[in-house]
Formats: sequence, C-alpha cells, structure tokens
Amino acid sequence: MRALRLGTRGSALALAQSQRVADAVQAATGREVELVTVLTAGDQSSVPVHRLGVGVFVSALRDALAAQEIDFAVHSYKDLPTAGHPGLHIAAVPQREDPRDALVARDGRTLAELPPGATVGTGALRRIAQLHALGLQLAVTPIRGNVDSRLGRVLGPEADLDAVVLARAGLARLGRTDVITETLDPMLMLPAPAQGALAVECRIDDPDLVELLAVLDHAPTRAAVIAERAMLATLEAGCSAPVAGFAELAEGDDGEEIYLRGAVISPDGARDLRLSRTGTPADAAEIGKALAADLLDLGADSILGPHNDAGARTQQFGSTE
Ligand SMILES: NCc1[nH]cc(CCC(=O)O)c1CC(=O)O
Repeated sequence: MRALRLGTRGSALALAQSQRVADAVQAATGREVELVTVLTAGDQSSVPVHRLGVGVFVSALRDALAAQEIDFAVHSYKDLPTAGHPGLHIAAVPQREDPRDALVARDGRTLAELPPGATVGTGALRRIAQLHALGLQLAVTPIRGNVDSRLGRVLGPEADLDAVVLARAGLARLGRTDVITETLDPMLMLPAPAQGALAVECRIDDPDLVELLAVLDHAPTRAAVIAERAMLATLEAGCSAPVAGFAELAEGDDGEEIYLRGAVISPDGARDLRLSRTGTPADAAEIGKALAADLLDLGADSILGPHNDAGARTQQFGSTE
C-alpha cells in the first residue's frame, strides 16, 4: 500500500506536531506516512503576515486536500476558523497538550516578581487584555513571529523585553519547556479556545481514511474543544479576539462532568467578564452556547463590537506559527 501523505506547513512548530501525528498513525495502523510540506501564501509572500491574515495558513492546506495533493492535514486547532469546511472532516482530535499559557521571563521571574513597568511581549489580544486586567502596571508590548523569534526577544543576544507570554503547548512540541519561568494558572490567564489541541483533517469522501484516523481521537479532548469552540462561535469571535475559553473534564458524583470557563476582556483590561458552566460531556456544544449567551447577557457584545470584524482583527494580530 502506498504511503499516506500528510500535508504540513514548513514552520518548526508545524513540522514537529505533524511528525508526532505521523508517528502515531504509523504506530497504530502500520501505514507509512510521509510529510509533504505545503508552501502557504503566508510562507511564500514577502508581504507581512499581519496583512495576509491567519486564514492563509489553513486555506493552503485545505486547498491541497481538496486537490488530492495530500491525504490529510494537521492544524493547530485554535487557529481553525469556527465555520466548518465543505467536503472536509475532522477525523481525529488527539489528546491535547497542557493548554495553559506560559511566561518566559528574564532572571527566572514569575509574573508576580515582575516590577511595575516591566515589558511583556505578546501578540494575542486575549493575552494583552488579561495581562492588563492583572493591574500590575506591566508595559504590554505587541509582538509577532515564530516561537524562536519570540523567545529571542527575552533570551537572545538582542533581547529587548523582560518577558513574553506564549502557549505552553507550542514550547512543549518544540522541546523548549526548559525556558518557562511560570506556567500561568488559568485563574490569571485563561487560555484560548482549543489551545494545545490539534485537528486532524481529511476529505469526507475518503471513508477508509476517516475510519483509520479515528484511532487517534481522544473523546475527552474532543468534548472540551467542542464546548470551548461552541462558545467562541456563538460569540461570533475569531481566534484572535479577546475571548478565552477552557473546559476541563472530571469524574463527578453522577459520572463524567465538563466544567467550562469563559472570559471576554476589553483590550485595556478594564472590563473583564468571567463565567462558568457545568454539564455532561454529551452536551458540550449546548454548554458552550449557553455560556456565550450568559456572557452576551452581561454585555460581551459591547466589548467585542470593535473587534469582531475578522479583517480588521487579523490585520493587527496575524500570527506566523
Ligand atoms: N496563535 C499561534 C499559535 N497557534 C498554535 C500555537 C501553539 C499552541 C497550540 O497548539 O495551541 C501557537 C503559538 C502560541 O500561541 O504561542
């Protein structure tokens, strides 16, 4: 049987997570998997990424899938638009990495040890908003770029910041958790919906592959991600809006329970809406929608209003990873 072609972007992070999925498929099914690097508009163009938008990375892989140049693709789930894609199917959501955000600071410092005026770099509006909401007088500085260049702003010879905040999962996949000085408690920094999770996508009209890839699916992760993203979709907010969502599954008195927390925070941190809901994993989507409705009742719309036009958002806060 011929090797399965796994399409991936060429960044270090994309290659690392695609290789892990390739190894898992090979181990579980015995099928050979080869990585096919797909050049995306974001990788090819010299136009700054923030002018192209995050979607350019996902759409090149999806185009390659539709054109049958690859058999399946691996995406960072949090970068996927909430609207589904016709003809494609998320065949597996593997067990997620630690979804929390991480601080990488000079001199081994934690957030609480950073002095007023300390410079903290991050590109995500959700992180900028939550850093401001802490009230620590941090000088939050917008930054972009891949994981290495972001770390270089703190650790490199040309370091110009006191700290950066980034997803722990990205560092874990690159084998760089050694640089983390604090893994941020979700009480301080609620992660992005689906952070740390991957989406393994193939064509719906490839039922053998749909079935084969299902061995990688991790039901608790899928339920958590469904709840988090149902909330995001109902808020009509994208991956770079100041929206956080984090679902945890635990054994309750009446069987398995899902506990979803959500937050909508104004970029200056002045308005900080946080709520939670619990329910059964089978109702994950309903819980997410209900939590979004609760947040909208509290006025989330007036916070999101200026930021929920996708074009304007990605122009400011595009990402290269
Ligand atoms: N927005 C960029 C992005 N998309 C996926 C990850 C890696 C972590 C993950 O898979 O959630 C990152 C880096 C980051 O947020 O620091």
